[in-house]
Amino acid sequence: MSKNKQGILLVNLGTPDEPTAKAVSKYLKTFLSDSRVVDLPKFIWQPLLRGIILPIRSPKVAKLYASIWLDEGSPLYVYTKRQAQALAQKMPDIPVEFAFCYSNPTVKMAMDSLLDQGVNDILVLPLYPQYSCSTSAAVFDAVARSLQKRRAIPSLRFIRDYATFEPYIDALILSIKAHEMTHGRPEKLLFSLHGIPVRFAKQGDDYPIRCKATVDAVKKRLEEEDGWDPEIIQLTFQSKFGKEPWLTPATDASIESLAKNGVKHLQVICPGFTADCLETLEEISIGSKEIFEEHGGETFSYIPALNDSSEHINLLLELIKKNLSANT
Ligand SMILES: C=CC1=C(C)c2cc3[nH]c(cc4nc(cc5[nH]c(cc1n2)c(C)c5CCC(=O)O)C(CCC(=O)O)=C4C)c(C)c3C=C
Ligand SMILES: [Fe+2]
Ligand SMILES: [Fe+2]
Repeated sequence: MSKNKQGILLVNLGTPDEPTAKAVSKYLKTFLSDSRVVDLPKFIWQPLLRGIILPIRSPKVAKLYASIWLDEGSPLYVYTKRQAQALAQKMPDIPVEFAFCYSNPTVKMAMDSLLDQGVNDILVLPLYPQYSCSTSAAVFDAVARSLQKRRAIPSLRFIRDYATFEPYIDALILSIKAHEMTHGRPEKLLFSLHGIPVRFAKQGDDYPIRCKATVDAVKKRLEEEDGWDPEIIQLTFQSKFGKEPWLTPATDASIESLAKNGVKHLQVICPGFTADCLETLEEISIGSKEIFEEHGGETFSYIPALNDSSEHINLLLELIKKNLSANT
């Protein structure tokens, strides 16, 4: 038996290579062809996806990406790369690679690179604090696929979820408090998490339970430690896609109703996103602000994702250490 050599694989969703309709179409095609994400029968879904959805959606979404694009690339790519680099610096003896389920670098590319470096024991960390079949399980599938042609596969460990991991809750609380120092305490603070179809939850995806667990843990601590009124904090779900019912309450409808009911100062945090991306920078920071102001709200701010902050890197390090040492 060869000596144990550990490696880390960080995986996030994916993002287009460029903010162009062509690149967005390529990325969305890969993403929305995964049956973990859209589980309609292929013969119905593929013609709809290729014939209608991609041609209509790609140019629109490309413009939105262009509005948030950074010099170094898509925000999701930039922050995920920085997270991997920062972790590698903290753990010089352990190879760290990052990958995306639906774009470059792919899980297969990152896996090949780890194996080329002699790694035979891999800790997979999907960058989703709350488990969902549409995200974490899709990472699991991609990892399995990446090893399909190998005669020898490495030992594998998989972090399913870290919704209530204490250092994660600590980091969220720190970011809320730091924001409060400059923006004040809001009348309402929405915890906006990405939605999923209600059907997925009914079929056993515990994602809504894990989202509530994160929100409850933060709420309890803010109440106990800083005297926050727990009524200030509300859980909502964003980014509905498609016609069937998704988790409610919806972020956009909740914001409209809060503004109409006289709430003047609103803040939104998106704790399910480990890096800022289209769904936070465009949909929330720009879109939600517009909805709030349109309906009478006055002061809106978005609390940034943990991104490559030292608090985030330290919490990921704690999570990795806990999972590495538990099994060696
Ligand atoms: C953080 C957790 C996420 C869950 C759960 C999730 C489920 C889910 N998403 C879609 C459809 C789309 N999501 C899109 C973008 C997107 N989604 C997540 C994360 C989760 N998705 C991220 C991090 C991103 C941003 C990527 C970026 O490049 O910035 C998109 C593409 C953008 C758009 O066209 O609006 C779609 C589509 C479904 C159907 C789903 C669960 C079934
Ligand atoms: Fe999504
Ligand atoms: Fe969206």
